[in-house]
Amino acid sequence: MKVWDISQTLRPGMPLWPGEPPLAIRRLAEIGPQCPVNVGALDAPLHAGTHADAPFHYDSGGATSAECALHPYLGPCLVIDARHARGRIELQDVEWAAIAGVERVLFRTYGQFPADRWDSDFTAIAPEVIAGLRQAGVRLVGTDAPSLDPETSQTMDAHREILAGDMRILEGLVLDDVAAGRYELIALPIRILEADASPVRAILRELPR
Ligand SMILES: Nc1ccccc1C(=O)C[C@H](N)C(=O)O
Ligand SMILES: [Zn+2]
Ligand SMILES: [Zn+2]
Repeated sequence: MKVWDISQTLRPGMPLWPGEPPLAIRRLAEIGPQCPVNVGALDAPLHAGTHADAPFHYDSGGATSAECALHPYLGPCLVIDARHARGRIELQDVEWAAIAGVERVLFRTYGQFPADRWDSDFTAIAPEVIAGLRQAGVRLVGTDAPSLDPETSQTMDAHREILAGDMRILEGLVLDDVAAGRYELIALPIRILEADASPVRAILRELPR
């Protein structure tokens, strides 16, 4: 069965949201005459790389990563090619007929994902699109951009629509090698106490035919 890894590699020096402290991997023990193992520690912002926002990120009373139910992150999904969208994915950028019966939608906005630089000019998603997806029965929205809302947003309109519909979010996906269409998504958040987001290992699998 074919599997697509749609995750970024967490690594020191990787592009992060402006102002976030750098990711570090510390070596706590190293194989040598006195030590049989290598052991490391990870220090990373919770929104580094490919991650799932928890509702607590945009709602102080919302569920944390440890509390989130997993079914939104697991099951059939539709990858939508939105490379033509400019600035924001708007209602007319989406082929709504294709969404019917789909619970998970992943948007591809990049021709080539900017793995080695931070892109402040990423393509956001209009709140009207999130509302339309919710009405169509979608439970999870994913994107290859680092956020649903523009980098400078203070109102977080798309996130607010997600909250209104109790939907879930994946950000920072890498969809370079993925054709538009239907797949099985597996992208489970880690159970982290009090976390507003969690890294995920996001993969797509061929749907059984
Ligand atoms: N680290 C931040 C600091 C300040 C404001 C936003 C962020 C984010 O990470 C945004 C994010 N990835 C999001 O969930 O939309
Ligand atoms: Zn995030
Ligand atoms: Zn977000």
